Amino acid sequence: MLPVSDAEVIILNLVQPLDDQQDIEIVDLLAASDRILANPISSQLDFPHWDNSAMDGYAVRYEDVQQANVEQPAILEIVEEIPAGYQPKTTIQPGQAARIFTGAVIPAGADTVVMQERTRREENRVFIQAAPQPKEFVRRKASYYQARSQLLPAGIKLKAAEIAVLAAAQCPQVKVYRRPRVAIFSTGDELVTPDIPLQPGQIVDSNNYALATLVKESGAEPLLLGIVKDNPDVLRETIAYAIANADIVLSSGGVSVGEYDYVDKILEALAAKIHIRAVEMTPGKPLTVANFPNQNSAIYFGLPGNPVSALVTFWRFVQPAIKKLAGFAEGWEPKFIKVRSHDELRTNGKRETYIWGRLNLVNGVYEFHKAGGSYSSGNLINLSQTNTLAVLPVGQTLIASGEEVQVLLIATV
Ligand SMILES: Nc1nc2c(c(=O)[nH]1)N[C@H]1C(S)=C(S)[C@@H](COP(=O)(O)OP(=O)(O)OC[C@H]3O[C@@H](n4cnc5c(N)ncnc54)[C@H](O)[C@@H]3O)O[C@H]1N2
Ligand code: MOO
Ligand SMILES: [Mg+2]
Repeated sequence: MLPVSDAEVIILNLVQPLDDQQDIEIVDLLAASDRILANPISSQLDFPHWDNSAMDGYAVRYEDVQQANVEQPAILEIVEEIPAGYQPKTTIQPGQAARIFTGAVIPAGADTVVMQERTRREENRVFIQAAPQPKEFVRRKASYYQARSQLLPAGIKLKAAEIAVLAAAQCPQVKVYRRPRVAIFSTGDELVTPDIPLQPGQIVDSNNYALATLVKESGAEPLLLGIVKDNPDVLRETIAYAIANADIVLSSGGVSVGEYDYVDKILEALAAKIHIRAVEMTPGKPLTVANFPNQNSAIYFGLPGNPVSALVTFWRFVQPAIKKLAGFAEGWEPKFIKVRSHDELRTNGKRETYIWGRLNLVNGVYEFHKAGGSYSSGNLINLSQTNTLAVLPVGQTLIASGEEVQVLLIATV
């Protein structure tokens, strides 16, 4: 069976990232949070735009104040007051200072700011009572960023800091990648929507709801195609529609070996190239991954129907694929971290095992706590309130309580 890491490589190689010319949208900066920047940004402005003061105090010539102390203060004449937003008019001459405020322009002639707590004021004279460092409290022009160099690279997610940088660089609108479109449907004669009273043998289709939520959380746009009966004709029509209208298609169910598991057969009939049929992991062994070389670049994920298996395979494989497709320049691979396991973790070691639970902060250290209740890929109940998957590699059967374990974060802790 295919190792998980090989499956990851195959999947990420199938992904063709969105095009930075065609697959873009222009959005207002305030609507750009969590979008992915499509072109690099530079600015004609230096940051800071001019030398300015980091403190409320006095702009001075360093050489005038370098010997100053409480007993022998340097006494300077105040020739101008410079609030923020004001262009100074005078050049500071020897023996002179300007009253200045945080963010205000340093006047010509001055090179240092003395914070006001180290001074005493008498009318238009200031007594400098301590020698500053040369150039102290001056935020130098272009010391943060030099005009016309790169300010932000393409392929990054816009969060608060980046949006602030774009605002400061006077970009009220930005070019971002369009959201990837992800078609989602569930297969199974037993499935009904949550509003329908259940007949014997029926269950509610929960996978569509979970997957739609995950797709939105991943920054993509879900195209919801509902429940499809285990009927090859309807399934074929749905799959054909989905691959023509989405970048990624997610179905759940119908990928195992049962008589009603039609997905792989229909994909073959639609001239798909099936790259993966099963992965050496649990939950999530029956996973179909295909593309359509004669048609377009859509990637088909036939996720297993069991609710936990569908979500674990999404987190492990689909989420990185969405990230790569969405235009991220790097960092789409899932990030594993090592933490201490509070609980003993056991498995048979035959496949890479994903155990769901929570990272809890205990005395400032994150600890993995296994979810309570029954561990079954059919049990979606104890998946709620989890945020982490502990990963035991093939061959490892035990992690003792207190030992280190690799985990994959699946939600913000
Ligand atoms: N003989 C074998 N049987 C099975 C194998 C195997 O290797 N040999 N693998 C098992 C594993 S592991 C999994 S996982 C499942 C995968 O099955 P399918 O992808 O074919 O999914 P279904 O058979 O359609 O359904 C499985 C299970 O999940 C429930 N389900 C399906 N869709 C939904 C939905 N949208 N919302 C909620 N629950 C859903 C369904 O009712 C079944 O209980 O195959 C094993 N069998
Ligand atoms: O792989 Mo299945 O997903 O173990 O239940
Ligand atoms: Mg089945």
